[in-house]
This record gives sequence, C-alpha cells and structure tokens, in this order.
Amino acid sequence: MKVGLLYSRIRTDEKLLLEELRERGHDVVKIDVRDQQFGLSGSSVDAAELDIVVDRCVATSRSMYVTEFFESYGVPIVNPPDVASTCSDKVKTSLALEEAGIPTPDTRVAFTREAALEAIQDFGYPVVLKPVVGSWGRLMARIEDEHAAEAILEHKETLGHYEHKIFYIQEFVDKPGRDLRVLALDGEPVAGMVRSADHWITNAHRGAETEVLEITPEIEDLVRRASDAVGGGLLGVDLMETEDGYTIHEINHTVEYKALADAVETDIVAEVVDWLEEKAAKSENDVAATA
Ligand SMILES: Nc1ncnc2c1ncn2[C@@H]1O[C@H](COP(=O)(O)OP(=O)(O)OP(=O)(O)O)[C@@H](O)[C@H]1O
Repeated sequence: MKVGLLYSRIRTDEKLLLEELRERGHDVVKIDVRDQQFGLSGSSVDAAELDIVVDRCVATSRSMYVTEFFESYGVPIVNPPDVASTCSDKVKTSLALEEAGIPTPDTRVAFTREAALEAIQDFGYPVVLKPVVGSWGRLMARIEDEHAAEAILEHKETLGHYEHKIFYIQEFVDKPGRDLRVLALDGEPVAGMVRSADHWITNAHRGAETEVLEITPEIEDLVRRASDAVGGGLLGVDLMETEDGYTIHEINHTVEYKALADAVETDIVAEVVDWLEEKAAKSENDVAATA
C-alpha cells in the first residue's frame, strides 16, 4: 500500500512506524506539512495515489486542518478530522464522554474570572484547571487555595491567549499516584500501561515509571465505549482509578506509543500496521463496490 505520513517532526514514534511499514514493503510518502500548501481541490502531494494517510503532526492546530484537507481530497485518514476535533478539545471530549454515559471527572467551564472562582469554590480545594487545548500536562494547575486560584485566573485572563480565557475547571481526582493509558484501534485495546509518579501529573514524558497494565473486561468495555464516543480510530485512552471505579479524563488522537512499546511485550507498532493495512484494503473494496 502507499501511505502518506503527515508530520512536522519525526519522533521515535514515527521512526518505529516508518520502519515497520518499510519492512513490510509499503511505499511511504513523508509529507512535512511545513513545506506544503493545501488547496481546496488538491495539494502538491498527489492525494489520489495514496491508499491511506496517517496524521502524526505534533501541533494540534496543523493536525486539525490538514486532516480536513485530506478527508476532502477523498483519502482515508487516521484519524479523521471529526475525531481530531473532539479529542483535541477537552470540552468536547468531556461532553462526548458524558453523553455516552462514560465516567469522566466532573467538570465546569466558565468564561470570566468571577464565574470561574465561583465554580472553583463549589468544587472545593484542591481543584484542577486545564487549558482546553493542550498536551503533555502543560499549563495545568492543581489549585490548593483561594489565593492561588485568584492569582492563576488573573494571570490567565491577563496574559493568556484567548483560549486560556476559557476556564476548564475539574474536580481533583485523588488517584493512587498513577494513571492508566490504553492504546486502542477502533475501540479494540492493543496494550496498556500504568504510569506512576510522585508528581500529581503522571505523564510518561514527565518521567513517570511505567509497567504493563492488565486489560480487564471492565477496562476493555470502557475503552471500547470511549473510543466509540469520539468516533474511533487509533487512540490513546487515559483512565484514572477512583474509589468508585475508573474515570476517563483524556483521549489522545495523535497518540505517542514509544513509552508503551517499551513497557509491554506486545508488538504494538506491528498491530497498528496490521490495522492500517486492513483499513486501506477495506476502503479500496468499498470504492470498488460503488464503482
Ligand atoms: N482531574 C484530575 N485529578 C487528578 N489528576 C489529574 C486530573 N486530570 C489530570 N490529572 C493528571 O494529570 C495528567 C495529565 O492530564 P491530562 O491528560 O488531562 O493532560 P494533557 O495535557 O492532555 O496530557 P496528555 O497529552 O499527556 O494526555 C494525567 O495523566 C493525570 O496524572
């Protein structure tokens, strides 16, 4: 198959994917989105010759728009723009999970400092404030008291880009020093890891320790439903443990899998490529059936 790889930086994740695709004899067209222009009916890349496109842009802004273009050029894309749009925005993700009846941390959004402070006081301390669009735990705050709340809200309102004036306030989940990441392909869990840290933000790239997560039927069911809720695809579903069971706080649409690949025995990159092959073949069959 001929695969278009959209990227702006080749990380280990992309290297692993490229290696697996090439080992299997697939033709890969590397598309550095920084060098391209995307027109309404086509770009300098011949989209018609691609069987599938994989979006690996690090910047959410690029990922959001470039997926729109390739979908409009009629190429199957992983992940499609509607999935990127929901997963890249914490408000949309929270609403999608809630609508699907999936446990997710209680969250409120406010647009002014005053309204945000009221919401924070309703939750009580500690409370979590997150940017609506963001990753790697950046610019997240665990707020312990009113003085800190006032200062952070003032800073965000005064110094922040307009997106930072959307205050996304979330209950603090008193998790046991770890969270869980499951990689899923159209809802099917491939592998999972536990990320443990002394810090309340337990992201792997911040140095959390990782170990294999046993995917229980309960986790499998939640991951499948969470994936369906945002439109499926190649996703990283993040869960936290609470006294009342799991809660899902995040679904990543350009998921990094390097840490997971290191933590588990499963050859996750091979599984991803198997799945891409199936997707490309299915799309070819669908086209043939309608021709
Ligand atoms: N409400 C919460 N209560 C307690 N801890 C939380 C809460 N929300 C997030 N965390 C911790 O912070 C980490 C990062 O949170 P989140 O995934 O929402 O941010 P992110 O910037 O989207 O990170 P990533 O891109 O790595 O998924 C989580 O893995 C978890 O350890």
